[in-house]
Amino acid sequence: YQIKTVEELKNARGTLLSKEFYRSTGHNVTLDENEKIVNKIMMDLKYEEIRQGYLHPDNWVTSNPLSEVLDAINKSKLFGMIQSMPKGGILHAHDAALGSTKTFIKLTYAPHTWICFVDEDSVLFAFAKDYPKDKCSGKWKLMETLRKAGNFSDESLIGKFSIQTKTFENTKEVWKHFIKTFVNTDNLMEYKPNFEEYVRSFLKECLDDGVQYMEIRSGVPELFDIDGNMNTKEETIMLIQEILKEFKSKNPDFIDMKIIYGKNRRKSATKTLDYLNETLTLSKKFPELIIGFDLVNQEDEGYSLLEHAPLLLNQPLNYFFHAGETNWFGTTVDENLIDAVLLGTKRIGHGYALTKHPEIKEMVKLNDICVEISPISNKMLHYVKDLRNHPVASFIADDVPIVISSDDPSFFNTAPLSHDFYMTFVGIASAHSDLRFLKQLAINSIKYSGMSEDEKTIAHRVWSKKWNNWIMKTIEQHHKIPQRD
Ligand SMILES: O=c1[nH]cnc2c1ncn2[C@@H]1O[C@H](CO)[C@@H](O)[C@H]1O
Ligand SMILES: [Zn+2]
Repeated sequence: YQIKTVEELKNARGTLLSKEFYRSTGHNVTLDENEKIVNKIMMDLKYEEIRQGYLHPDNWVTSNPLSEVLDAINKSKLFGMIQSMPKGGILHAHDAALGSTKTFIKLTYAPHTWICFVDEDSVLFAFAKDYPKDKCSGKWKLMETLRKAGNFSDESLIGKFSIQTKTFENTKEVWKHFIKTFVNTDNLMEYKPNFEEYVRSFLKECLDDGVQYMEIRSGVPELFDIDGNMNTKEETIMLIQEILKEFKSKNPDFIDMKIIYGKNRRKSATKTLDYLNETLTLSKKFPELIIGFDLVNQEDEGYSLLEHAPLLLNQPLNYFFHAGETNWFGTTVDENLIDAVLLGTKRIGHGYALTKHPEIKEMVKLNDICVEISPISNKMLHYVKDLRNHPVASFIADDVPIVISSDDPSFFNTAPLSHDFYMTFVGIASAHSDLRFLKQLAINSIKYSGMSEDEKTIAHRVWSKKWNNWIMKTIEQHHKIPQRD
């Protein structure tokens, strides 16, 4: 057909825009009258932030290094609203990178903590009543002594416990440093009294950030005590169960936490088979807690799913594979996406490369496989520079099932979930995407979780209640502040 008048053009574009909206994430959600009020408040703030960004692109939140915009974000009213919003659950985060830097620093105050400064980037921790054994050629220092002498500042640990203080050239380089952060904090966390405090702290930090449910990737560490006695993975799990039970009874709005057993993808077939067997044993023993298996660590450098396929096929396990966290289109790494789907993965971790595989993208939609998007992680690990170019924009436009998650918030100096939500809402999704979109994200985090159908029903109820409270509180607070007419 041929358009001849401006009116015809406007009609046609209106139809197309509306069609596009009805293809995008959030189109199924209807807002009630109260939600519409909150939506208006939010959208006014969102448009103003985008307008300011358009006028002053040098300051725009998606384009600058995160560390340069975090302060401004933390002061944003819209960010505050998103932080208090009940966002459902985090479906993709690694236990070792979930507690805040502050929490990690607090752990170094435990009595009998020793530190070894290995080099500029690396530290080791040990716990002993007397001088610790080996590993530091006689250079162990007691934290308490260092602090008393006044020549130690907690700030000096920030660079060891996160990647926020340095800049890197490329993905390979940042990963090298990123992995060191895990090594630096490993021992600190696996000391049993610290582990307990760590888990309690991150649960609280998550709930405070509007997160009511979590599924964490974890290798389930074997913990040690002050005398160097090691416990078993079973004992660690029982400890986690105990902490969870207590936390849930104190916080009835917290739903639950589950574990996806995640192990290093760089290990040989023999080792990987051990991991699979461990998952089988643990998930049989603790079916409510251990819900599946994943391979973690830098995808570009590890074994591909195809290489480990002989082991991965025909296992009575649920998979939640990291796949497509790469920019190398057409390599076996990139093609992990194909194998993940063919191996029956329940969800895809990152799926960053999915736009390049339309056949797989169709299978993902058809089979309702959820893609776990961690925008800030992708930026911090140098897969994308400006988050406006993040591929999830096209998934949102086409309603590919997604959840927003945070991957390693501790090491990026971000909140458990709010910064990722904020970036997605203001910087990646369409300027038109509104509260319907955000509400759908929260709903998705329950819908695509590893909970049973019964658990999901309860979870939805607990989240809904908090959501409705938030709506009412937001309206109330807004009316307390005098408005211009
Ligand atoms: O984005 C990611 N992709 C793959 N692996 C990751 C990512 N973030 C953290 N880990 C890996 O998870 C392990 C701890 O559970 C760490 O070894 C870390 O390298
Ligand atoms: Zn991850």
